[in-house]
Amino acid sequence: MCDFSSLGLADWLVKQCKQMGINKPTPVQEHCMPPILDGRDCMGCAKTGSGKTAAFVLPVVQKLSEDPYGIFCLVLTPTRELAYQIAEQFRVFGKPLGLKDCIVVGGMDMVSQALELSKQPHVVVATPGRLADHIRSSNTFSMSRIQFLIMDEADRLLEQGCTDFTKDLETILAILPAKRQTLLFSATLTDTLHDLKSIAMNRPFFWESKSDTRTVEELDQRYILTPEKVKDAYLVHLIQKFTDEHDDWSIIVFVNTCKDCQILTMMMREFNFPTISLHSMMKQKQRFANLAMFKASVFKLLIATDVASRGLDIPTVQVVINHNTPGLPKIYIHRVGRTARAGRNGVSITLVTQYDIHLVQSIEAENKTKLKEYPVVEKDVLKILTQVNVTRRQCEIKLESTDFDEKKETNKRKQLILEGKDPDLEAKRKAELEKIRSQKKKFKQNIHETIEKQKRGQLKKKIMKRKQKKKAGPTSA
Ligand SMILES: Nc1ncnc2c1ncn2[C@@H]1O[C@H](COP(=O)(O)OP(=O)(O)OP(=O)(O)O)[C@@H](O)[C@H]1O
Repeated sequence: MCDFSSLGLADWLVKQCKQMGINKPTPVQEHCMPPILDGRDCMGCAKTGSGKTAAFVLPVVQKLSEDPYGIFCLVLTPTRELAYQIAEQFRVFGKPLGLKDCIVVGGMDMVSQALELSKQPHVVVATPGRLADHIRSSNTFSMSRIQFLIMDEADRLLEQGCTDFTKDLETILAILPAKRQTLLFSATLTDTLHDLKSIAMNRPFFWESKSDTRTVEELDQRYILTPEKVKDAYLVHLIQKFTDEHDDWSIIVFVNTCKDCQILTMMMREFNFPTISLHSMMKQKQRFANLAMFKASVFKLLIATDVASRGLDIPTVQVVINHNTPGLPKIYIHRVGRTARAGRNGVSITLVTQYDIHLVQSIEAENKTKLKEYPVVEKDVLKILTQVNVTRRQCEIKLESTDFDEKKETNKRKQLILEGKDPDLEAKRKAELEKIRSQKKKFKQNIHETIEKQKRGQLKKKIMKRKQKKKAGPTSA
């Protein structure tokens, strides 16, 4: 049987693992740790909750113990909460070394971060945007000697989603030494493999867990087909059911937008569920505080946007509910991966409207798993439908009376200013683009109509000809 010692891990680290209840390596640890200890670049793709963090933290801590200096390792991650979680793992495993870490994320005081960076911590865990800001604005630290660059949720860091990290990554990569070990991990690496290979150039070792499915077996994946207007009633019904049936429960509900997150949180509180929210429009300190309270089970229900969909490790979560069907299978994998972690059981329930059926089909095809219908007594849902919808409307009105939408607009403007753009000019440019787009659409429509007209004209002509031929009677050949 494989154990940590046989993988090359030092005795003091094996002891450290034991103290954390980690006795036997998971497959991703078993396969990725030896090549990392051997000095190779590594790309590890394994399912959610399979211990990828320790697979890179343990070898780095071991290497650090052999030659300790700062800054030894840089970890990049897409979300601020995940940065704190990873830093904590470094702190725990590296305790006997007196490992010093520094967390560099947006929404927190930049001056104190700069000060910390200047003290040359062993490990820096950062989100790309804030680290790039530090690089552009100060010269109080150097990363020219780092031994390890780690990109956790590497595919997210490279994809050009709503938060595009590519420019910031360029700034960061430019100051890193070419001679380094690069470690890339995610549960969904495969579609960005090509881009990743250009970052991990040192004979990268690639390991992917072999499995028929991309989600864990311990996860019971369900769906409920519902009209849009009944969704919230289903949600309230489901949460009430879990509260009634389990003493100890913990649920994450994923929603599409910050506004929806806010409204659903208000609604769930109206129904007396101990609810807390997490989304990108909240102050960072509040985000951390809310997550801590959810982790400590002070609040049992977390309503969150996709800021919480990757990496967060909260073992008590038994259920994940998708209030909207995720648009991409990848997003689905990470969201439902917040439950059924490290061999535990869990349930995911996706609320599906008639317009989302094709999304479910692509999720099923990509993950090679069929979602089963979650049985619900419809009569019970319909009983609460009016009450739920009235409550929603009241919450919407309440939210409208606050400055939520204004804040959203202000945040957008702030973001543009940070990106070095003029918000008014951008708005003008957007309006012009919109005008051009609609002109193009009109133009296309006109062409389409003209072609259709011509086709109809030709068809008419053909019919006329045929009729004339018929009238003229059969002709001899
Ligand atoms: N060898 C092990 N044995 C038992 N538990 C482990 C082992 N390694 C890690 N764990 C635990 O498993 C849980 C999940 O690990 P981790 O957060 O690293 O998952 P992950 O693969 O990074 O998931 P995700 O893709 O969602 O980020 C953690 O609570 C961690 O402490």
